[in-house]
Amino acid sequence: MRSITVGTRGSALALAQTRWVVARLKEEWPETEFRIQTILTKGDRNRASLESMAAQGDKGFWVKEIEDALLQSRIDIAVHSLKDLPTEQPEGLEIASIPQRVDARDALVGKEGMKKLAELPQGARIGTSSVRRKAFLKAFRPDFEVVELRGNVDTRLAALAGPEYDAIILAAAGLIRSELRNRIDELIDPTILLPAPGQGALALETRSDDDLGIEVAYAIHDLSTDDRTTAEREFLAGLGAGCMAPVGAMATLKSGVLTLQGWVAALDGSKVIQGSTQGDPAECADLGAELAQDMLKQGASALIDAARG
Ligand SMILES: NCc1[nH]cc(CCC(=O)O)c1CC(=O)O
Repeated sequence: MRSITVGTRGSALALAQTRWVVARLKEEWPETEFRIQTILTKGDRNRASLESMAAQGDKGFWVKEIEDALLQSRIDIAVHSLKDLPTEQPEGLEIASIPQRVDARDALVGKEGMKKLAELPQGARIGTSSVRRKAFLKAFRPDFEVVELRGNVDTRLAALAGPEYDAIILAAAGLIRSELRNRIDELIDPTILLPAPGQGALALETRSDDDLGIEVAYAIHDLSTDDRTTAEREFLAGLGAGCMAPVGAMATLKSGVLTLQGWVAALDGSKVIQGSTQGDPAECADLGAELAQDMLKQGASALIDAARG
């Protein structure tokens, strides 16, 4: 067996999730040698310009350099957070495998006495830089003050020690994968804050013509996670939106029925359009696309265009 090079961003979270992937791959392919290679992306290099890049429709700032490395065969499998991956794959690459999702929900980490979202005092200051979290938080409690908070998981947790924030919100999966589960004060109910499409799931990307790489990656594919996140991401794609839009989506799978929730909000939370649909998980892509069409008819495009600025 040839050796397989697994590429990832170099943040602590990206490395933690890649080590998890490699450990899982190693269980399935004990004879194969796996190496981890870290790659600097535009998003790592210049976090400050993230917003302007998003405004210009540049969707791939966490993945472009990693995909270049794949195309040039410097790496064989790329590990991404699925929610950072644009909904269209570049020519020559494919998502070979979606491993089991950890937890899709957002998590609250608060100061003493600030441990539950619904019980935060009037005017509480909440740290996040996500337009989705901001919009849904303002819709839930217009009195909240949402304060800009950027950086990787460690930076954000450290910022909570300062005076600017009463509580911060992060993806639960990021904390869990970084072995910081004990920092989670509340897993926020998706009826309050609907997660981002694909949140909590990973994607293993390969070259489309690399049969061996695809086979290796596919060994840790999880069909249920694939169906749920496909519905969520087709919803996002159907809206013509990317990961920087005020859009939430979460699918669940129970007794063979897939239920998809989708929300689109005004940036200031003054309006939230909510929808849901149910059906056969085999139709997951169509369910997502249909819900998007439904919600566009209800005015979702005006909200998405407004958020684009
Ligand atoms: N946009 C950054 C990002 N991309 C993936 C995760 C968390 C892990 C995941 O959702 O799988 C995070 C951090 C966060 O949202 O708190």
